[in-house]
Amino acid sequence: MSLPLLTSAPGKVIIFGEHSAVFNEPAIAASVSSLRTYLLITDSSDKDAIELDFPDIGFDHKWYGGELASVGEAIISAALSKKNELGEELVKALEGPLSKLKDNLHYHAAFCFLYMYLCLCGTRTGVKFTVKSTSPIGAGLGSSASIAVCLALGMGKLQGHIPEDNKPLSEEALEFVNKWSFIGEKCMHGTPSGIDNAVATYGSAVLFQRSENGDTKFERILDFPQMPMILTDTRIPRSTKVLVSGVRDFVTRQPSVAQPILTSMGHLATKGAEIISKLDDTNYDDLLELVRVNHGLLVALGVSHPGLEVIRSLSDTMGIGATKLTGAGGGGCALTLINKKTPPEEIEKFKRSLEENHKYRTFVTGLGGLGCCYVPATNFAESLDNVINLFHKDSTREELDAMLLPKNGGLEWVY
Ligand SMILES: Nc1ncnc2c1ncn2[C@@H]1O[C@H](COP(=O)(O)OP(=O)(O)OP(=O)(O)O)[C@@H](O)[C@H]1O
Ligand SMILES: C[C@@](O)(CCO)CC(=O)[O-]
Ligand SMILES: [Mg+2]
Repeated sequence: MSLPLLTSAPGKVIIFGEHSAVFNEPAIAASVSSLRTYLLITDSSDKDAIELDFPDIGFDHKWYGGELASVGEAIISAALSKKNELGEELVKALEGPLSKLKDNLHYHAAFCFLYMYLCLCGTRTGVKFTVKSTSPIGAGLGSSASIAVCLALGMGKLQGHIPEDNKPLSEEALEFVNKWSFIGEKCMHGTPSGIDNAVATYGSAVLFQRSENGDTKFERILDFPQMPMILTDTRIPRSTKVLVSGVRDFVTRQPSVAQPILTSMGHLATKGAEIISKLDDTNYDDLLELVRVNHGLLVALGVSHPGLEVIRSLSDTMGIGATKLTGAGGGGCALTLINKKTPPEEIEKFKRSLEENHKYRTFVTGLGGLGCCYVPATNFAESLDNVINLFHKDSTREELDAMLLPKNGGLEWVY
């Protein structure tokens, strides 16, 4: 594929079933198409280097062929032969090239990148990968899955695993992206269910379930109903990997207590899918009730946070709707489903209180919409300098949206 190449993937909210999804219970996630991650692949000025530039997390790094020489063909083909887990030899071989990275964000982003790159592009050098997100990072809106999807699509196109044409993405191409972004998620947080990368790949919404053997299946919900919802980012940092591992530890220590909670979450997600499939004024309050119950079960699993309870308590006190954490919890984001007939001024008062008294950030956004997509070199050759500049300065979300947001910005995205 000729360079430069742009790829993008949306963030997501989990409506019902986070954490229980890891234990093979059904879950529902919807893409947030206006909060996205963007990847720009260009030729590197250093032809012997594989270059990363992740300005959102203050990380840029170069690896040279020599540093990766220990990763031989046999190690890569062993990794490629794995179905649902990482190749142990490749994981071990990457310890050296990653050993200098002490920052957790940097380490996990680089591990995900290098693992996928070596499997999909070998030790090809002279390329540079730059990533920018308008989605908050590490906040429960699927930023790790979004970057993994951007990388899977970009590397797939770069190396010809996905046809190097300018055509819409085939089902095979989407399956490739979903599979390899799932591998990327495993690098970033150990034991993902696969729901985040599925919804970032396909967009719209998914009713998802993982099987005992690690396979995943999902039904796409194409006409996901728009619901009056506020997303609130507590800006409290947390790590999905740590939270998911904490729940696994609880389930291992207290199976008779934890398993009924997970099972109830699964029933709740199934019930929620039924309601969403025929959502109207007669069953909307049933959905609010499921949001309230799901949050209570997540509190029981130990993945809420006092900062999230501030949002839940305020929405309860003001009686404007039901709040649940979304994503792995422990901080990050919550969603508040608004009661019908809530006066707009009450919604503004709710948002203002969170922003002014707690310095939270609120988003009012539609759900569903475009999944992963790309812009081939021919579609942005004349605006390349502007795009490169956008990726290399402290661009605001508005500046990125103005030029890059699919169906809104100035570029012709293929999907
Ligand atoms: N724009 C970005 N630039 C570089 N790294 C990123 C970017 N976005 C996400 N990441 C990587 O993803 C990691 C965050 O993943 P994590 O799973 O903890 O949070 P999340 O995906 O936002 O939340 P959740 O998994 O609950 O939806 C970061 O540590 C970083 O390694
Ligand atoms: C917490 C979790 O259920 C969702 C994170 O967005 C983890 C996963 O399913 O991979
Ligand atoms: Mg994640």
